[in-house]
Amino acid sequence: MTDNKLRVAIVGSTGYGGVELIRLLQAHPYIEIASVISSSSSGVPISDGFPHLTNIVAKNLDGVDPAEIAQAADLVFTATPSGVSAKLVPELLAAGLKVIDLSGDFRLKDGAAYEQWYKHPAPSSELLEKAVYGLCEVFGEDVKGVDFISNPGCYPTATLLGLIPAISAGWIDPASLIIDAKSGVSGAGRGTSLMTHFAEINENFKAYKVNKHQHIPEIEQVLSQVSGEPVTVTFTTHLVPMTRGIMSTMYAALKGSYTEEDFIELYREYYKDRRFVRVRDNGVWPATKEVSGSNYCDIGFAVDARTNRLTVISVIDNVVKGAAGQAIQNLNLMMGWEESLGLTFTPVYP
Ligand SMILES: NC(=O)C1=CN([C@@H]2O[C@H](COP(=O)(O)OP(=O)(O)OC[C@H]3O[C@@H](n4cnc5c(N)ncnc54)[C@H](OP(=O)(O)O)[C@@H]3O)[C@@H](O)[C@H]2O)C=CC1
Ligand SMILES: CC(=O)N[C@@H](CCC(=O)OP(=O)(O)O)C(=O)O
Repeated sequence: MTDNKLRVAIVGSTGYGGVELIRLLQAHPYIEIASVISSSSSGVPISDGFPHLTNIVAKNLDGVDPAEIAQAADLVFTATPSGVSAKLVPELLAAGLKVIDLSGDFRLKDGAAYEQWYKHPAPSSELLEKAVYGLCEVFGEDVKGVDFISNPGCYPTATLLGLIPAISAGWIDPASLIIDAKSGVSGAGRGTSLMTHFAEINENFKAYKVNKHQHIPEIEQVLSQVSGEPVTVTFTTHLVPMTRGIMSTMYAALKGSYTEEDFIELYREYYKDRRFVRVRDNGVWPATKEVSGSNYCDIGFAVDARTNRLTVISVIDNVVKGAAGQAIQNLNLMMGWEESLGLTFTPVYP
C-alpha cells in the first residue's frame, strides 16, 4: 500500500479486459495502478498503442516478471488468454501477491473437465480448490478476505444471474433449461481472426461452438451447486455485429402456476441489497444498450401459460459486468470495501 492506496498490476493490459480495467480503475478512490504489463511490447508507453489513454495513464508497459510485479504491487489482475493464467498464477501467489484472474483457468473445480473443455493442462487441484468463484451477487460473502478469486465468465454471469433465484426457489425444472446467448465481438478479445473479421461479421449473425462452448461446464457446475442435483443445459452462443453486450435468453418449464409478477417479486427480493442487478417491470424487456459501459445486469421475464414455460432475458456489458467491472466488484468485496466503489457508471446511451 502507498498513501493508503492498494497498488495493482494488470497482466494483459493490452487486451480488451485489461484496458477496460485501466479505464474503470481511474474512478477508484483506493487504487493506484502500479504496473501495466505486456508479454509482447514492454518498455513503451501504453498510450502509444492506446492513444485514448494519453494524459490519463503515463506509464510504460512492463514485462511479465513475478518477482518484479511483487515489488511493485500488492494485487494482480490477470486478463490473459486461457492457458496463460494456469501457469502464471501459481508464481504470482507464491510471490505473495493477491490475484484476481479474469480467464477461465480456475473456474472449474474439476481439472479433468477443464482439460476436456479448454484443451489445456489443468492447474493443480490445490489451486482449483483454493480459487474462489466470484459471482458477486450470489457468492459475495465467500470472496471476503480471500487472496485468490476466479472471476466468472461473461456468458455465465448473464445466465446465472438470470436463473439462480428461480432455481433456488424451486419454481422451474432444472432439467428443462435451454439457453440462447448472443455476444458482441469484443467478447472474442482483441486478436484478429476470421470469425471476427469485419466482412465476416458485419450484417451477419452466426451461431458458434454449439454444445461445445467452454462456459457450459461453468454454468452447469454452479447450477448443480445451487439446486443440489446434477444439472445439464442446452447452451447455444451467437456472435452479433455489435461491439459490446451479451443477451442471454433462457427458457425453462414451470413447476407451478406463477406469473411474471411472481418472478419480479422473487428476483427483487433475492437481489434486494445488490445494486447492480435491476429487475424490469412486467412487459419491459432489457436491451444490451441499456447496460453498455456499466456494471449492471438487467433482467426481464415472460410467462407463457399456454406452454407452461418461463422466458428470462438477461443483459450485461461483457467487458464490464462480464469481466473488468465484476473483477473490481470482487476486489472491493475481497478488501472489505463498499462493493460499488469505482463502479457507479451510468450506462452509455445511445
Ligand atoms: N473480452 C471479454 O468480454 C471477456 C474476456 N474474458 C477472459 O479474459 C481474458 C482476457 O480477455 P481479453 O482481454 O478479451 O483478451 P485479449 O485477447 O483482448 O487480451 C489478452 C491479452 O493477454 C496478453 N497475453 C497474451 N499472451 C500472454 C502471455 N503468455 N503472458 C502474459 N500476457 C499474455 C496479450 O497482451 P500482450 O501480447 O501485450 O502480452 C493480450 O493483450 C481471457 O481469458 C478471456 O477469455 C472473460 C470475460 C469476458
Ligand atoms: C464472442 C466470443 O467469442 N466470446 C468468447 C468468450 C470468451 C471468454 O470469455 O472465455 P473464458 O471466459 O472462457 O475465458 C467465446 O465465446 O469463447
